[in-house]
Amino acid sequence: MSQDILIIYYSRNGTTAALANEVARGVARIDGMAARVRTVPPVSPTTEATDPDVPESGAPYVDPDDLEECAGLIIGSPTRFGNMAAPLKYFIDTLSGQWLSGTLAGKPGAVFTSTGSLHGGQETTLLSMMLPLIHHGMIITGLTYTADDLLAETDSGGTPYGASHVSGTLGDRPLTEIEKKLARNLGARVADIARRLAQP
Ligand SMILES: Cc1cc2nc3c(=O)[nH]c(=O)nc-3n(C[C@H](O)[C@H](O)[C@H](O)COP(=O)(O)O)c2cc1C
Repeated sequence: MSQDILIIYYSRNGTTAALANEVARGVARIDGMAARVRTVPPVSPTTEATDPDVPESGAPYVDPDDLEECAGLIIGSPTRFGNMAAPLKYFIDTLSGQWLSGTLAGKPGAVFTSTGSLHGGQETTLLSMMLPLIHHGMIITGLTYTADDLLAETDSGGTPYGASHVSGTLGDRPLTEIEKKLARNLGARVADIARRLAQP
C-alpha cells in the first residue's frame, strides 16, 4: 500500500494550485508514494459567512484525518505582503490538537509559493511558512543546488527554501519549465525522505 504525501495549498487565481499539481507529480515519481492534494476554504471578515463543504472546483478541503494519515506535508500559498495568505494561516491556527499530540512530528515538510514579482517576497514567505512546521516537529527540507540546477536559472521562481513561481503583475504568466522542474523535485525529495524514514 502506498504512503501519502499531503499537499495543502491556498490559491485564489490558480497559480499556486498549478504549482501544487507539479509538486504532486514529483511525489508520484517515487515508488510507493502518492500525493494527496487538498485546499483550504477562503476566510471572510463576516463571521456568519459559510462555504459549501466541497469547493466548486479544484481539490477537496483538507480534513484532520489527512494530517493523521500523511507521511509528509508540503504547504503552498500565494505571497501576500511578504507572507502566507490568511486562509492557509487560519487553517494552521486550528491545529493545536495535532501540535499537542505530535501528529506531524518527525515527518518531512516543505513549502512553496507564488508571487507577482521576482523580488516580491518569495524567500520571506517561504521561510515564515516553515515556522509552524518546525513548531509541529517536522523535518524541513528545501531544494539543493547540486541536484536541482538552482544555479542554472535565476530569472524565474525557484529558491533553496522551496519551490516558487513568478506570476507577473497581471498574474497570468504560466509556470516556466524550470519552475515546474523544481516543484517536481521538491515533491520527489519529500516523498523520498518519507519513504526512507519509514524503512526499518
Ligand atoms: C493582498 C495581496 C497581496 C499581495 N502581496 C504580494 C507581495 O507581497 N509580493 C508579490 O510579489 N506579490 C504579491 N501579491 C500577488 C500574488 O502573490 C500573486 O498574484 C500570486 O501569483 C497569486 O497566487 P494565486 O494565483 O495562487 O492566487 C499579492 C496579491 C494580493 C491579492
